[in-house]
Amino acid sequence: MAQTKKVGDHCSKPTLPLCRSSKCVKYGIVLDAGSSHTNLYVYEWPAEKENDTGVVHQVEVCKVEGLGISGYSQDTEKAGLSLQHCMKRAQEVVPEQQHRETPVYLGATAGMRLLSLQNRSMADRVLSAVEKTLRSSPFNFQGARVISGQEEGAYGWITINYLLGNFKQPGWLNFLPHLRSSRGTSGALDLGGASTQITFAPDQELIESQENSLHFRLYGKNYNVYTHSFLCYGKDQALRLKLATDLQSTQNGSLLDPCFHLGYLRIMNISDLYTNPCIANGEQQLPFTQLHLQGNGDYQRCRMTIQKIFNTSYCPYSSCAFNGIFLPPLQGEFGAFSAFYFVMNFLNLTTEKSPVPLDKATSAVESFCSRPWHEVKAEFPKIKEKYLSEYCFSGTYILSLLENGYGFTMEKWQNIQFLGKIGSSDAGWTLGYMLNLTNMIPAEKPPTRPLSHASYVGLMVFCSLVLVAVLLLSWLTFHKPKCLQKGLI
Ligand SMILES: Nc1ccn([C@@H]2O[C@H](COP(=O)(O)OP(=O)(O)OP(=O)(O)O)[C@@H](O)[C@H]2O)c(=O)n1
Ligand SMILES: [Ca+2]
Repeated sequence: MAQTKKVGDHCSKPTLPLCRSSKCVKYGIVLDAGSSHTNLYVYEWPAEKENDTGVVHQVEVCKVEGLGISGYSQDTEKAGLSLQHCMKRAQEVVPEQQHRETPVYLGATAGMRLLSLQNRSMADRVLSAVEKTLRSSPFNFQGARVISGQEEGAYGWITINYLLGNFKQPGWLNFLPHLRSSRGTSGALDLGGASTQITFAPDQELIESQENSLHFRLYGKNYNVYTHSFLCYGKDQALRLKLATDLQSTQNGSLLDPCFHLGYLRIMNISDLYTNPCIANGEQQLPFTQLHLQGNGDYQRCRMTIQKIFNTSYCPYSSCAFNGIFLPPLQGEFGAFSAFYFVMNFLNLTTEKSPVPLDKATSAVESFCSRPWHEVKAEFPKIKEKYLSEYCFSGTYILSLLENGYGFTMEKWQNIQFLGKIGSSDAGWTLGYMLNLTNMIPAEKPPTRPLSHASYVGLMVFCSLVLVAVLLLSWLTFHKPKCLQKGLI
């Protein structure tokens, strides 16, 4: 990718040999090894247009059964085995004659970032196990690695702006979808299980902290982009943070939790709550080993308990999100995807047309939280209990994060669009990652062919016909054959 600050230098050489199939289509595979699960994506694009924008699209997504790869730290072989089913699926999707030239990449996100912080050698063993499976496939294995939060934010931003056509040159702008800022790009909001990213092009030129600043040159244009990844503020880890905070004020391990529905019960081992670096110590001081959680479905109180996990008491910059992290004033439109979309879509808050206003979204979450668990369970029998039981917490967390964490006011909220897919492709970091590693986004605008070959031939034929017609007419005018002259008979 053309950028003065390279976000990923791993395997960045062009890897794709010339396409040999009759259709001249190329393929690329990316595995998104998230904290909660792994997805495999197959992308396709016409070989002769690979430097155009918006031509790469997703043709397959395969959801890996079981845990995210970091969940296999005690049984690392299983991390590799779990991927086999989706790798077979990819072999069916990509034509056999192109298997060897199709690159496959695996990027692991916050679950593996946390495991690396906790136990580096365990994380390396998990990566070796997945690498073994990927190497044994017929595809062109290009690496399995843990990507940084900064890369995750940057590639998510590139993906959505590429898919929305925002990197296209003026002249094409009339055809762009409405989700586009005045500066020509859309911000990206990604909520995972273990981390969350915010990335956008701010109005101000200066980004006050270096680690939040990216510079890209894409298709002949410069972009200064702000990004931050909040590790531990994905929705699963945020819930753990909240529970650990609430536990400090219980005496016996019983917790009346307003973020769960009335009648909902959950028993958790305290040791499971304290298994990663998000929740620093504290466990030793607790005189009980289990947490008995009992829901009482109260949105307002839930919001207050969530608020405690955002520290807004200090800010070493002109403005901050929370925990002393720099955040410039929000600018333009935003696309919110991953769990932002899953949760808001469940709550019917993702209309295609105009966004649901903030006060309406708040009322919807409030009324969902107030419903008793038995009623919710009866209405959605097909939804996984883990997801269903947490939608009240998740909806409230999303509102807190966006409103209090990032400062989306009633007005700015209208600029957020919750998106699952753009065209046939899922919104997420994987497409941007592949575009970068296959050098498919040029720094300079590729020389534009004024016309395609077919249009050129067509135009030539048309001009020739016009010329012949003009010549014929002139000849008829000046040399009328005798048979056409008046008064011959
Ligand atoms: N239909 C769905 C699917 C997922 N989830 C939740 O969404 C979160 C996971 O979102 P995802 O974007 O898949 O996260 P990961 O990629 O696994 O995590 P990370 O990016 O932090 O590594 C999980 O808490 C999961 O329970 C949900 O509520 N409803
Ligand atoms: Ca993710």
